[in-house]
Amino acid sequence: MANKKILVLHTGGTIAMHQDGDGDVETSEENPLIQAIIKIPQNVTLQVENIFNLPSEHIGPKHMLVLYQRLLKANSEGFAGIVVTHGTDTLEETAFFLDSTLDIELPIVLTGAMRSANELGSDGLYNYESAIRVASDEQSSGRGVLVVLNDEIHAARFVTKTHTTNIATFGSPISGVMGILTKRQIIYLYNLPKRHVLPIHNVNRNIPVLKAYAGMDGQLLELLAATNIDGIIIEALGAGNLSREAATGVSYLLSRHIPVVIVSRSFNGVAEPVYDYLGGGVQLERAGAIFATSINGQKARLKLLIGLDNHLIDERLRKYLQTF
Ligand SMILES: NC(=O)C[C@H](N)C(=O)O
Repeated sequence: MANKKILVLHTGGTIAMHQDGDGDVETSEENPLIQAIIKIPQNVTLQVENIFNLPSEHIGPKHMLVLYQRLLKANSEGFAGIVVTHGTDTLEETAFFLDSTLDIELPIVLTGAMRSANELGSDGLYNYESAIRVASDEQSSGRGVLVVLNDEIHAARFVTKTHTTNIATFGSPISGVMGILTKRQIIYLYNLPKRHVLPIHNVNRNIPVLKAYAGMDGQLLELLAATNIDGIIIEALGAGNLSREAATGVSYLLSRHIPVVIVSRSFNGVAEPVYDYLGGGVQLERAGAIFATSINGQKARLKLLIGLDNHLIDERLRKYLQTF
């Protein structure tokens, strides 16, 4: 059996933490995964790098860019797969960023934990082992970035954190789970359509995400237009609708050539123009807002960042954001 080398990049998160005597969870100086005894497939060896040791709330696009650059390099270093350990709070964003920018066939697997190393029922080591299994399995190649926790494999494109504390927190509401791990097998349930990948060089853009609500007025949108924003994501109502006042605010932003991207604040489903009245999706789109069809607000923000860094504007930007 040929030897398979897996690159492991630790970035921090609960998987690298422990609880103190009061039960408060804190960062460990030494990542508990480093000394842990784990069962890895027979022909697999690990090359481990501690790239960061951060809670994932401290991770932003600048850190994602560092990971992106390391993974681009790793692609020509003879690895059979890559595992990234990460805090779960922003794990879906790092996974989506890498999935949208890396044109790499190698399996890239992100994992994390909901319970730290010394908590009862800690899930870190188990998820770490599972991620190594998935990353060293040939079936995992060419599937884009994968997220593995709790015996499930999710596609970065659709996965989201659904629960504050439950270990079964990751779900893919639109597509469903992409694969499962059993004691002896890794079973993929479907293939996704090909991803649209663009490179990234610069992440210094200011793109806030705003959530719509009943009675939203346009004031905040107009105030934002006076700041240095490069675009805005609005988590709109239902299939992508807003109050009349918010719709007027959107027109104001668009008149100042600020891209406005609409997603839904609903947890599941696809945002698309349906209603033709003031604030309805049809009129928002007619005014120039862009519907980012199948992704949530935090992912749309990264996608707009990547699109703008690739100098996409107008129709090309719209097409890119609408690509499934
Ligand atoms: N479960 C976790 O990893 C949550 C933690 N706050 C983090 O994202 O770093």
